[in-house]
Amino acid sequence: MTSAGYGAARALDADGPRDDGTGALSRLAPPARRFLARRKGVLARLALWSLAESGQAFLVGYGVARSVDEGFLAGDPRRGLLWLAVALVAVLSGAPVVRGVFAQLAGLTEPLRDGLVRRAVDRSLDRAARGGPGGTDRAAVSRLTNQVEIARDSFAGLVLTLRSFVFTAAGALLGLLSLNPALLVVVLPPLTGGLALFLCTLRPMAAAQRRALATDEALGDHAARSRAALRDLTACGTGPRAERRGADLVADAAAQARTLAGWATVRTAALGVSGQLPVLALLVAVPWLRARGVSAGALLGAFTYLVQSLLPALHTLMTALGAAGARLLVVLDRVLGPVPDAAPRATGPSQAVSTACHGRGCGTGARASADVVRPVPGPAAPAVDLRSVTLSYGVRAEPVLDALDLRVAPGEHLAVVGPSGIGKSTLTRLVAGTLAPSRGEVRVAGHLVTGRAAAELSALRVLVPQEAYVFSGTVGDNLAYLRTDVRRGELDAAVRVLGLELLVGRLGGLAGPVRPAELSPGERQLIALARAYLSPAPLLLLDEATCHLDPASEARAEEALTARPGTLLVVAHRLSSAVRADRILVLDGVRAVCGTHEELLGCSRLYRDLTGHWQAGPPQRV
Ligand SMILES: Nc1ncnc2c1ncn2[C@@H]1O[C@H](COP(=O)(O)OP(=O)(O)OP(=O)(O)O)[C@@H](O)[C@H]1O
Repeated sequence: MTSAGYGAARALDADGPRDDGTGALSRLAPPARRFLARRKGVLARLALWSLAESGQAFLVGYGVARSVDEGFLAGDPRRGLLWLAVALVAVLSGAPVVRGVFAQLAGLTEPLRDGLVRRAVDRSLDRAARGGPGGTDRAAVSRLTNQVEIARDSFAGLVLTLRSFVFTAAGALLGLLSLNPALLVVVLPPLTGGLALFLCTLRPMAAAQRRALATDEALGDHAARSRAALRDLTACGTGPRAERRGADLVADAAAQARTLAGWATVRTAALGVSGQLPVLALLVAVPWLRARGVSAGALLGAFTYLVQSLLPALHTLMTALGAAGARLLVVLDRVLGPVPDAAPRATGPSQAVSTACHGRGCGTGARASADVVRPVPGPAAPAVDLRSVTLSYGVRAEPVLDALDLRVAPGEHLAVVGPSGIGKSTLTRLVAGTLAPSRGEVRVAGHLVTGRAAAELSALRVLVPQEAYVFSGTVGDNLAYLRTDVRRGELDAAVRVLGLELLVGRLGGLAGPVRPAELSPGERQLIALARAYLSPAPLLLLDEATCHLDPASEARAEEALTARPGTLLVVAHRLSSAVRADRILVLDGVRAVCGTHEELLGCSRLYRDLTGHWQAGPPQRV
């Protein structure tokens, strides 16, 4: 499986323990029993029509046997023809029987369809309500349309064939018994053996079907996410990556379809063997049967039972169980089974946990994170968790980041420093989820960020880039852009702590107009910082977002943002900014070193060089 496909399938695997059909079967048995118990009348009428099918199957073989033994071989062709007419009437009576069965079938399939649609809608609404915009269940469209129809058709096919097999087999076996019990001794072993062999293939086939559906949903989800994020994909230049991922998912879907086709081949082979063996056994056993007094008519009747009734019914049953049965099990489990994990919601700041390179002395991210526990979404999850993250901007390009491990605790303030072009912005974009790693995984508050929809990402983090974004509107609109329900008092407080009083006063207060072209880059940055300050997201990413501020304004803004509940990751461009952080990550080529200011002065030559460069004077940038 491709990496993208693997990721998608893994994400879908998180929906519940559905690795084989056993778990699904035990989950679905109680609702299935309740569903059938409420429809006893329909089932009884269906059974009555099916009894007619048993009689029909019985008469076909019996009529042929009697026509030979009592008619043609006994020199009474009139009697023979009469018995043949009985067999013919039995065959022709099949049409009204099928009509009666179909009329009753709707009483089972339509309530099933209605129930599944109701369930899919309820679940999707519930998920959206729990998860807010991020909880949107895109796979619901697939469940509501494609999968419900699959379930209805599969169920109808299954009821038809299962019922037909049971009643036809009962009629045919009764007929064989009435002709001569020795016939059963020859026919039954290959018949049941073939059936048992076929049943063994059902579980792996169900698993393959489940994976095929999971891939189908992942593909639909990817298409929906890509469509929603078209502008971001274009802006970030990640279109080709999204395209590659889509191609991976398509390839994955094709691979799953091939696997399913493989199982279908195995099943057809089993069917061929079990379908032909009883006839062969009967032929081989003719002398043995004749020695036990089986008449020629009984033999012909037995062949008629096999060829006309038993084997076609078995064939249809196997085909239906193998395809429709496996499909039904999987689809029902997806619609009725355990509710998938809700999409991430913004988690508030929580207790600090150990970080990747915490402690005395420097350490590379990779080395220091070796002892970390598996991240679990929830309050104790690290604010940022990078695992073996590698990023190359091209297939043959040198990686900008190579196997980087980094763990930032909730509430921590981390500064990222390094020479120009080393990958600082790349790192923030990876954490922000606007750039997908070539390898490895990036989690924010325990949630994988790669491939998430913009609405889900904005609940997790805010990224403030160097070129701040402000728009034409009021000052209040600009500040409350990421939190529309903000109170007036909170707006005033943000203006105060970030030092925007003069600017806001000059613009005419919170209701004053903002004309982006008339603001200096520093003023635009102040507005963007105040907006980020008010955002409910637990993680702030500042990518040189204070570079146009004077040192005093920068210090004031950073102190306010540090005091805000949540985690702060700052790409620092001044020594003062780095020193203010709890820890500093020094990017050095594809190596990364992390520690406190003092630790790094002792162990990182690059950091010493950078601080020397900063201290050397203006413009104090690296
Ligand atoms: N979209 C892109 N396509 C190809 N290469 C890119 C892209 N973005 C960045 N790079 C390259 O990746 C490397 C890291 O860039 P990045 O912007 O992350 O560095 P930086 O440390 O933030 O630099 P600065 O401090 O100058 O902002 C650079 O060599 C850059 O040329």
